[in-house]
Amino acid sequence: MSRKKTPRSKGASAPAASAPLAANGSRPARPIGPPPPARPSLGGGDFYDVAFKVMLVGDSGVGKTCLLVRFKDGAFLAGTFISTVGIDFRNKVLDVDGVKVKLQIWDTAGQERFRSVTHAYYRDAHALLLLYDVTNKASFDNIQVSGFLPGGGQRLRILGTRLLCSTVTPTPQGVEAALHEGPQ
Ligand SMILES: Nc1nc2c(ncn2[C@@H]2O[C@H](COP(=O)(O)OP(=O)(O)OP(=O)(O)O)[C@@H](O)[C@H]2O)c(=O)[nH]1
Repeated sequence: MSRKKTPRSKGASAPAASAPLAANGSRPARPIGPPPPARPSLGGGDFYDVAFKVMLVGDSGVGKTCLLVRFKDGAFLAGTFISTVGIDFRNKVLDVDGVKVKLQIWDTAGQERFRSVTHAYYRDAHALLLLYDVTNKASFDNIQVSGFLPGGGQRLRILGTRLLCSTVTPTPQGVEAALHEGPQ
């Protein structure tokens, strides 16, 4: 298990009140125009303008670690399945319309015995990606959307993995219906 400190002053949510006071005591007006030059993080050496914390959640074996490694490094972890112990994260900086967006993506262990540990990390997340394996109905049934809404206002997205292993390709409408009725 590893946890590193997020440099709060680098994030999008840095409060305006932290801006330095001018000589007359007033706060400087917010500059208008293109975003300021990217700022370095204290930890990872990445440069970014805004930062978001994203959690990958789902049953053990649905493919959370594979999705993260694929997104971060472009590689697929085939072969031996090594279950995540506790929680870990990786950073990736994307260029979105000229703005450097840093995603801090947390890979949680899907095994039940780590549930209490991983839940503690949800609170300050901006988004939760709830993964299920389209070839494993139980992994869908185990998604507990209501359990992730403690009033934190996080974005929730449900993602199906192993689409190429399925004989049925889920459609957005199908997923919507399944959310109410459960997958067929
Ligand atoms: N065919 C196929 N196999 C996949 C896919 N995604 C993951 N796998 C395999 O499924 C197994 C589990 O993947 P992981 O990414 O480690 O699963 P996880 O959700 O992180 O599991 P925990 O760490 O226990 O929570 C590995 O053997 C992967 O190679 C996929 O999209 N297609």
